Amino acid sequence: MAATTEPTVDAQNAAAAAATAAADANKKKKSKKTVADNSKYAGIENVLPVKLKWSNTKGRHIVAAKDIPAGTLVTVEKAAASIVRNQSFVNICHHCFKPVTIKTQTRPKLDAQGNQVAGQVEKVNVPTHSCTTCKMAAYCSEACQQSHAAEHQVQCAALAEVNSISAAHRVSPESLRSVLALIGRRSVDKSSNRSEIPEFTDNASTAKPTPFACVMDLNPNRHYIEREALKEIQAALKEIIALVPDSAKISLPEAVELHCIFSTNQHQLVVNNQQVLAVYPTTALFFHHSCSPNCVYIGETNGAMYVRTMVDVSADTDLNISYVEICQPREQRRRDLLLTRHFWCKCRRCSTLLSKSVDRFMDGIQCTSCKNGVMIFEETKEVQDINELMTDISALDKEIQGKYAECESCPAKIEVTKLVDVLKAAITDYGIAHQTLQKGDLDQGRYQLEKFIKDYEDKHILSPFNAYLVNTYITLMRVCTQMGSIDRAIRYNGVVIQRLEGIEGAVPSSYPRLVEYHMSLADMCLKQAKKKASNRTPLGRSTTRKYLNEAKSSFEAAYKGRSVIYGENSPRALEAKRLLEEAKREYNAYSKSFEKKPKKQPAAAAPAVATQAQEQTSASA
Ligand SMILES: C[S@@+](CC[C@H](N)C(=O)[O-])C[C@H]1O[C@@H](n2cnc3c(N)ncnc32)[C@H](O)[C@@H]1O
Repeated sequence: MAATTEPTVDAQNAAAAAATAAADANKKKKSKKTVADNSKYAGIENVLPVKLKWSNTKGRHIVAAKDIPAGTLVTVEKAAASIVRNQSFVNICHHCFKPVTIKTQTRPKLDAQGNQVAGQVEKVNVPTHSCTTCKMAAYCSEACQQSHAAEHQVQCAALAEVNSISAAHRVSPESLRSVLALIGRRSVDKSSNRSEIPEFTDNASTAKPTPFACVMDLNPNRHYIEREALKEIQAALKEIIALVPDSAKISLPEAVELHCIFSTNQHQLVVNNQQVLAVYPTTALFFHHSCSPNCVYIGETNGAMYVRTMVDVSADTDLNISYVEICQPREQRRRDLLLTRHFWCKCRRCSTLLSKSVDRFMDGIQCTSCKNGVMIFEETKEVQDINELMTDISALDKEIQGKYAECESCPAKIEVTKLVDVLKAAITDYGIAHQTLQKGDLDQGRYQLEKFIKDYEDKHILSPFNAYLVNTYITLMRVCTQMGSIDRAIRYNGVVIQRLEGIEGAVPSSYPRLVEYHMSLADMCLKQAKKKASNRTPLGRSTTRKYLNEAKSSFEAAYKGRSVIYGENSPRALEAKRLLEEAKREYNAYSKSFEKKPKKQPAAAAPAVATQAQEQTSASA
């Protein structure tokens, strides 16, 4: 008989007890997260109407300290580190983000491989002030270059090689520059013995960069990088740090950590119409993401960031911002967040049943039976293991196999895979139209976009609020403006606003994109009304009046929205206010020009004159 390896009852009990104890310990470990110490950041509570909090479920977060109205400033922060994006690289100062001046230089002509072509020269535009060693950092002035010298000095040699290192390892140059920017901040903070405690202010012009020490409080979310990609990142960073002077040198694991921290916590800002990426530790630590945010962040001209409430907020309510574009379907937002921020969104909007959420319209496909309701498929899978999803995002697609979607207003059902086919066909057609536009064929592109509307909206296939349809109108509005078809552009702009405002709760009235659509509509209407004012036919009259009315109400909406987002006395709000006044004046002047001139009432002594005049007329007759 073979020797038995069966455990005794005692051993079994002991093993079971050990397993239970381990599970309990594990549970305790999971439920007892270390309480984060917010004291380093507590100074913000003295300057702005906010309170910093920590909870087991949310971690660090920030709430309103009292009831605050829309447009209240809740954070001002200057980035710990920032980089100018590739497309804006030579346009703005790498220190203060002001536009740089450009000079034309003559240099030996280079062929496609970068070799000099004998005897030939070419003219190139270069910034007036730039680092002559690395030829990478551009500045607006000598003074700015000097102010940036300590930070730049530790980056210079590596910056010169960033593009070649990036190409050799297929790692984005922006991510390598971001690590260098953080090394620069660390080095300057260290050499100046700077306090690790951030100083808070309510004014961007007095804000100081958040200390490097706060960057290290951020979550690097390291798990998101695939093994192969990580190897390339490590190889690239090894070459980068080899070029950093000893005084600022960091280890390879530290460099990888900084790479992950920047990438998963960065904010993209538009500063002086150019693109900047930056890390704002206080904002990144405390403001959670929501797909229905109550706050909005904007870049100031010096690269500081303001966060303001977009709606009225009551005391103790969480303050949140959106890390992604909110005018897109739930699935798309969640995927974007997964890929860029490395978490699965559990905000209130994403956690609400689709049938009860505004999201049902955003990727809505209409019911072919009743042509009224949209088809609903409730996703039941809760993503627990983010690592699993990161390594296999197709798990989301497998979820729909064999499932049915139901119409919200009639008993019709359809396989979800069939709905996906409809959506895929729409996405293909949408993509074709956009490719045509990218090739520069505006006429054909416009034709294809208008056909998209006929095929998918007029035939009741997509919900009118479907994000692809709304985006089609947005593109049409831009194409028509470019082609000079302003009346059409106005019509499409109006549809965009009506769609975005049409789904209650999807987009706040002060959402920056919506506010700017009001501004562009008002602007076009005012200009077009001025052009058409000379046409005094009944049709010309009613069009001019309609445009002037539209200009007034849209400038009003833009002024309100810009006051909330940028502040009441900001140049952008004041620009909208000035144009609103102009539209009102134009409207009044135009209306007045149609007022019937009162017939001259004969004065008391006039009858004799009138009679005289009449007599004269009849005499001459
Ligand atoms: C604002 S920090 C949160 C603070 C951090 N947990 C702490 O205590 O230090 C950002 C992180 O919170 C989580 N988070 C923020 N918004 C979220 C959302 N809507 N759904 C799920 N997780 C979210 C993500 O893990 C994200 O990386």
